[in-house]
Amino acid sequence: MKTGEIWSGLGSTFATAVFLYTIFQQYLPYSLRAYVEIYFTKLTNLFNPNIQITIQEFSGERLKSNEAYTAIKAYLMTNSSKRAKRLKADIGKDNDNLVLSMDDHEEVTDEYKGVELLWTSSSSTPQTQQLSFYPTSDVKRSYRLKFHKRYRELVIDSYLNHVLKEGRAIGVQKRQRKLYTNSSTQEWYRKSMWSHVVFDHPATFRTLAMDPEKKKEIMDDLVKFSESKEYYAKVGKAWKRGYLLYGPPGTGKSTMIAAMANLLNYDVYDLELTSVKDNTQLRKLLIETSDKAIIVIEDIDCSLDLTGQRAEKKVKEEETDPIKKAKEESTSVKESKVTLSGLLNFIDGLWSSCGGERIIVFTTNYLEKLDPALIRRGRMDKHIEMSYCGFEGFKVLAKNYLDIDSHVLFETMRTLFKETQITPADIAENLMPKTFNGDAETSLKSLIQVLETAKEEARLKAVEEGRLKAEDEAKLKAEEEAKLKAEEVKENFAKDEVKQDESAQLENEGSDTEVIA
Ligand SMILES: Nc1ncnc2c1ncn2[C@@H]1O[C@H](COP(=O)(O)OP(=O)(O)OP(=O)(O)O)[C@@H](O)[C@H]1O
Ligand SMILES: [Mg+2]
Repeated sequence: MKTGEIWSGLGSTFATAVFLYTIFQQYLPYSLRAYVEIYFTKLTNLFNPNIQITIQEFSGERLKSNEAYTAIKAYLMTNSSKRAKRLKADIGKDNDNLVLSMDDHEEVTDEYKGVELLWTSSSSTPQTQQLSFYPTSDVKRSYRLKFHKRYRELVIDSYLNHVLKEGRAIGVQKRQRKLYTNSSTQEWYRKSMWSHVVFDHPATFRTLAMDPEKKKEIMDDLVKFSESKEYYAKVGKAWKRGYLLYGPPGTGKSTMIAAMANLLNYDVYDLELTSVKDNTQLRKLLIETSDKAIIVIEDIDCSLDLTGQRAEKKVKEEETDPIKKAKEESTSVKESKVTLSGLLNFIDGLWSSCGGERIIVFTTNYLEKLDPALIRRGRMDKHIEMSYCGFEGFKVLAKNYLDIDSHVLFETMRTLFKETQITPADIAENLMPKTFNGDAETSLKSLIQVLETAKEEARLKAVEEGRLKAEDEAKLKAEEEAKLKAEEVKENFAKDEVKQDESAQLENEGSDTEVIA
């Protein structure tokens, strides 16, 4: 046969195939088409010696991220960067390197115990535009593993476990920690419950200003917790620990949370309770958190009326922080129905069913406002008071900000710290050099000034408070004296009245006798 004839034969076969396919797609009823497809697949399977396993990026109806997909992605990263031709680059751990992974619709082969396995990455965009208020435009990604059916047992019993184990280990190593925050419930249809950014907070326990002994105790507690998987399993307790951080604003509660995350290499979930509609959604949020997580509820006293009597929030006169004020006001506006018992279930109930280690941290400025049930030991295992800065704390800040361990002015400051109440945030602000060539001594002198002013203000405040107290006492005393006097007058008046009645009666009796006589 001539080449021209071959080509024309091929062309007409191709044209017929396209024609038949169009007829099949357009004119065959859907049910019939489905049947044809099923039987066609069965037919091809008869001749196809390969088995195929697909792992989707998301599983479940709520687009829950599939852990197996993440592990496989990490596993294939090392492999694909060596063998694949089309790669994707993403920013890696600590933001200082690029991590390569295989691009969509790319293939790589892997070898396991002498067997060759083929991995393909694919992605598809949903073609049917759903008629929905919140259209989903997410690309669906998946990995596909192909291997000869004679290796079925090897792959299912051993290779897949190997991939998961290796992938998880690589994932932990290359893990870019994340800071999650819960999306408002109205947005759950469009995006996942938690949105995240890379967690890159520089705070560590080394830079945290607090009593060194207390700091060591907290660090030991955290490390012990993270290494106690077997212990928790042995005693039959869920692997979780609750920390309550309390103290005045600017004493380092949020900074301590960042230091905890950096120490343990955990993700941080910053839970904004006021955007959670009800208890059910609170539970859903918890299920969606990963292992190795610190779940944080900041300013718990403002987030909810935990006594159960919600509604009208009095804007407290003493509350001057505008953010907290706004938070308090928004609570009543958004009508979140999360209750105290819902929150207790959030802490206790679900821990038991979640496998990995989790830490929950509450922060508050007003410990006394919290319901005792919420912070009892066992729920909040460790209560940590973050208080005003002492000399030891100051030394840490001086090292951080001025890079000095000692100075002649330190002795003056030691005495001043005993006499003043100043937050680490205020000290940090004053230690920051105000100009590029500002030296340590200038900063220290300006801080001494601030401390002396604070001391003087505290003295004046104490004097004023004493004066007000004395005034109140004098007022109270005067009121009591006036009251006693009034009672005395009343008593005398009553006595006079009795006397007058008696003399009138005697007079009456006298005149009656005269008449009779
Ligand atoms: N103990 C501390 N050690 C080091 N820096 C601190 C400490 N406390 C406060 N700071 C500094 O002050 C700033 C504010 O502190 P932070 O936000 O942690 O206070 P907070 O206790 O969470 O306050 P709030 O109750 O208002 O939330 C931090 O950015 C940090 O620079
Ligand atoms: Mg804070």
